[in-house]
Amino acid sequence: MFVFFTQIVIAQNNYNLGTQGKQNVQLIVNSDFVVTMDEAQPVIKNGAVAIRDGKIVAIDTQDKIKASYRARRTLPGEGMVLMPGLVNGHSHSAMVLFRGLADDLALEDWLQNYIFPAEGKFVDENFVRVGEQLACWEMIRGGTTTFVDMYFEPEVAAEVVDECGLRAMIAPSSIDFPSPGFQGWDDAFASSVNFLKRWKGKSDRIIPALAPHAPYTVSPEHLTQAIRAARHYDVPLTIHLAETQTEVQDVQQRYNATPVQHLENLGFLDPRVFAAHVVWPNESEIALMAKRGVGVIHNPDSNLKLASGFAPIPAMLKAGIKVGLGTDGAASNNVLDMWKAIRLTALIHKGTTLDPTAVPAKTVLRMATLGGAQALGLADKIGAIKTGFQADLIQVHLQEPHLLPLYDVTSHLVYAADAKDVDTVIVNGEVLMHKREMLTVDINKIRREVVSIGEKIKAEFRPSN
Ligand SMILES: CSC[C@H]1O[C@@H](n2cnc3c(O)ncnc32)[C@H](O)[C@@H]1O
Ligand SMILES: [Zn+2]
Repeated sequence: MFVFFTQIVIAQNNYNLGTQGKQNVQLIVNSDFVVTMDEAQPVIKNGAVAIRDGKIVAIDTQDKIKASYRARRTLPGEGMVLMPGLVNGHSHSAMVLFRGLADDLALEDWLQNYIFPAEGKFVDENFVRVGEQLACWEMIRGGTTTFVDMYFEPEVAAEVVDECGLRAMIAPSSIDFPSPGFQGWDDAFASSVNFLKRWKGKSDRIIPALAPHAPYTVSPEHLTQAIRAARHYDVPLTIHLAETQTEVQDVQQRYNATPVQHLENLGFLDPRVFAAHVVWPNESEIALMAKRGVGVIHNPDSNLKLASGFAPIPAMLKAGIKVGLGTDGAASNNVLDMWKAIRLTALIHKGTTLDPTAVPAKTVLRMATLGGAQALGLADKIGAIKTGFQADLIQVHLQEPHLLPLYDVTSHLVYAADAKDVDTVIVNGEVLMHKREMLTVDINKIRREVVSIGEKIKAEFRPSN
């Protein structure tokens, strides 16, 4: 039996060995710099990554990779930095179709008087299909390789994500009042549970999760039902939390507790939970989230635009909370551009604390990659360039004037680069964009369909324009 097993292993290794003793791999990606997010070897100059079966099999200098591996395809890397793909930890992807529909409003006014009515009127399968396609196009362009999608019509969203090749945590939304396709909590939640039963363990690119909307729109009984289901099915759960001062006052009045404490009182907080925003936690709530292992996704663009405030990110990081970055939906941002979130994160906390060392560049880049992966519970697979991790990688081109000269790669990635500098995007070892050419989405078709839906929304929702 042992001999038989050994023969199989030797046969497999021989299969991977090409001529000259080199191992066959699917792809080698070279770059002037490889920024790994791995403490053991943070940045490799003239580095390369070898990929087989969608996973990283080796990271080393280009010379060493070339000496040991033979690839079906090799991507050159002159003038490039290779890094893990960006993890957008909070979005409502199909809301790209509401981009610019309602600006310069506070969250409550924006949601109650504009967004919820617009969703009631326009969100259906076709809306989500076209919106999701547009969002995936935009995210690939900007180097996002994994995103959390907290929205409606999750089957349609999953189909689109599957087609375009991205990785997504799809978290169908459940709320206590009528929402697109549902009369209230019971049918929305039942449908969310059905979605995760269908998708759990089915694909390594589509990860199902639960998403009760927020403590001010979901009753304590329903929040308890949601966390119990998340534990039962062993899936992540995401929620909007402590986003505005109005929410804090509202939850305090209704439940005699601040939002994070309210969830603690319900036995809700644990490491599978990650919360979006968390702009207004008090000191003891920060300690509580750290103790319970709750992740936080910081959405600086949306928090500024909706005048929600500045999340106390330096204090959260100091407490040891897993913090990632997100864009939120494009109706409150108005772009799904992680580079803008990176830059804002690196700037605003210095301004609010009057401390230039608050949230340094390296910390921000980590938040946009490995930190996000940790918050989502995926840090054993994505977020870093490490052997055995999924090959979710981006090449950023460092030759444009705003990136010259070059002293420090991390500095440029955080303070100077933007979405247009992303040259190549790879997910699971598959190339989705190369030299900025989109390879998995039909951009002309999407553009036509978006314009057509936009005309309809404009005519019905903003007829005076
Ligand atoms: C349950 S998630 C889907 C639901 O959330 C709405 N939404 C979008 N952005 C925000 C935000 O910043 N805070 C609260 N709710 C938000 C979205 O429009 C969907 O109705
Ligand atoms: Zn949101």
